[in-house]
Amino acid sequence: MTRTTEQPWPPLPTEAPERHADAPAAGTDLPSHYAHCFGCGERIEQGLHLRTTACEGVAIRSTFTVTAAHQGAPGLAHGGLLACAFDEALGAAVANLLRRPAVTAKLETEFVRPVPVGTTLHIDAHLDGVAGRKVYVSAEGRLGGEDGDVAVRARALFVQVKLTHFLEHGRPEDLRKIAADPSLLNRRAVELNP
Ligand SMILES: CCCCCCCCCC(=O)SCCNC(=O)CCNC(=O)[C@H](O)C(C)(C)COP(=O)(O)OP(=O)(O)OC[C@H]1O[C@@H](n2cnc3c(N)ncnc32)[C@H](O)[C@@H]1OP(=O)(O)O
Repeated sequence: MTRTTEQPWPPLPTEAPERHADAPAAGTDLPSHYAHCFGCGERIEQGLHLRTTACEGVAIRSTFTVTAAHQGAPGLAHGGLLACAFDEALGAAVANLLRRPAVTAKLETEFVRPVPVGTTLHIDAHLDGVAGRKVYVSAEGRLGGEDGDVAVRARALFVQVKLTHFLEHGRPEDLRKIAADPSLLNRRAVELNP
């Protein structure tokens, strides 16, 4: 069987990603970027509640604790929600380390081991290459601790976008809620006028 990790990555020539001068220092706990984000938002009771810390270089570390609300098979995490956790961690790496808004264009996941309810997945994500607006990023998730067995690997292409992307495509009522309560959004994560 050909595994995704056997394909060349990044799939095309890239430049080395450069950590933004104002990226959060290594060891900084990163706040949720949006209170209603399913991946990290504190106002979504059954969400994933990822917690992320900046690391040295172009890397971050996230943790995701699987609850009974995240099951697919009995007692095991749903693969789609694991993919969501990785989308969140990879996106946090791109946004916080480059400080530019970006969206997922492509996401590949490889599920290596089952992830039981009650376990914490430790996700290490790092930027792999940049080509124009395209950012290639990958991650692996270990069970139970930083040195645990790898359970999931993921890699993604993010495309940097202007802030107008969110204003043009976002649901107006949600944009109005943010306008009424700016604390819903963490405006420090990315540079607003790069
Ligand atoms: C602190 C913040 C933390 C944030 C964490 C958030 C985590 C969650 C992140 C998400 O889930 S974002 C939501 C899911 N993603 C989307 O809704 C994106 C939907 N897609 C789009 O809006 C557009 O397709 C996209 C912005 C990605 C690209 O459209 P554009 O018109 O801006 O660009 P274009 O189509 O010209 O593509 C730009 C480059 O990317 C390439 N590209 C785009 N999609 C691709 C794809 N799927 N595969 C390969 N290459 C792709 C494309 O070929 C091109 O390459 P070149 O520059 O070399 O010409």
